[in-house]
Amino acid sequence: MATIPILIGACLLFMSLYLTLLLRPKSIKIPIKNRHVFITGGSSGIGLSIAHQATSEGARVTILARDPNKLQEARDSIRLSTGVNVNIAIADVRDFETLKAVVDEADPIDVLVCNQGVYFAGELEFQEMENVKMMVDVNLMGTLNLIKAALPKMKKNRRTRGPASIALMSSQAGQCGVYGYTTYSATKFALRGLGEALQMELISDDIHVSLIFPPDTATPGLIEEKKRRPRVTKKIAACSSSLTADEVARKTLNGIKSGTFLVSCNFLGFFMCLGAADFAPQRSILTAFTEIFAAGIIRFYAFALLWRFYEVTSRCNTNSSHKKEDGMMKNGSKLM
Ligand SMILES: NC(=O)C1=CN([C@@H]2O[C@H](COP(=O)(O)OP(=O)(O)OC[C@H]3O[C@@H](n4cnc5c(N)ncnc54)[C@H](OP(=O)(O)O)[C@@H]3O)[C@@H](O)[C@H]2O)C=CC1
Ligand SMILES: CCCCCCCCCCCCCCCC(=O)[C@@H](N)CO
Repeated sequence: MATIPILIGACLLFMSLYLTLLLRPKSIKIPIKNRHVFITGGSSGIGLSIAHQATSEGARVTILARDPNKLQEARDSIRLSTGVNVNIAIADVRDFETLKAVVDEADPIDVLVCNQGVYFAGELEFQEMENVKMMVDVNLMGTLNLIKAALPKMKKNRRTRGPASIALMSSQAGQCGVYGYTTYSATKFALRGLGEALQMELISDDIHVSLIFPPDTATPGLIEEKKRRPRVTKKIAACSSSLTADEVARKTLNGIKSGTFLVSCNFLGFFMCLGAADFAPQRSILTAFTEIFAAGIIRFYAFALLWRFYEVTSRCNTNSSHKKEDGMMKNGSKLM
């Protein structure tokens, strides 16, 4: 009778040995101290918290955004809490030429945090095309522009400068399509494909990609967005516990330092990453193991959540005029 546990044990041992040989890329540590960390959207919310924490860990930090006044305020607040001055870069990520000039002028980057992002909630049917375009241009095209602008100098002498990182700020709405985030979810899902392909392209240059998936996070941007959220979106987003910008910044920096590809930020997020691992690179044998065994159960749980999301949708939008009223009221006006 003792043969069954022995067989199971042998199987698990074989699997871990196999995974040890199989897992790519190999595990890595990416230091932050004394390195140049370049954070877009670093003048507000999550980006500002990352800038604070990276500075207090001894990184040389540059923050990039459009509004020079907000950047100056951010710089002052970081100096006040850490005694250190961060560098400021002014550019719109949609403008490749300016972005390229700004990045070329800065010191070579070791850790690039592509965090800039805009979000307007609302059904596609009622959303201004201007806002749809803005989300695609800033969240997706802006990130492509940024990586394209930064790569040549990031790659230069990389072997002597140690491993580098590119972190992409996605969202839990980039793992699960959410009512009211048609465009936003599309831009954030796109970063996943971008990240998977980019990691393959850059692994031989010792550049490591991390994707961050925060839930609702208390930031100035979120306060504005919440004013116009459809009721259904509010209810679905409330399923995942919200965080502070400092908490998300901590998860982001830890994810970068450990070279983790899928970085979750809260309890539910951890299970979302396990359940949606697909073709994400995995460096940790323990997590790889958990992914293999948790996938089925998580899918089962996802069905229960989906049932709830569809229940909420049909309760809130019992007839299309109801939905339209809500949608027109919240999204009919120009937002930016
Ligand atoms: N807060 C949340 O609930 C969540 C946020 N996220 C993601 O985290 C990231 C940060 O969000 P959050 O901190 O809330 O955002 P905020 O709105 O608080 O800050 C956005 C930052 O991005 C900058 N920015 C916006 N547009 C551009 C642009 N075109 N070019 C350069 N910089 C730009 C802003 O500065 P300026 O306007 O001066 O350019 C600002 O510094 C986003 O990618 C967002 O999608 C993900 C999940 C949850
Ligand atoms: C195990 C399987 C679990 C599946 C869980 C699904 C939970 C869905 C929660 C979606 C939350 C969306 C937050 C968006 C945050 C964001 O980016 C916005 N703040 C921007 O406005």
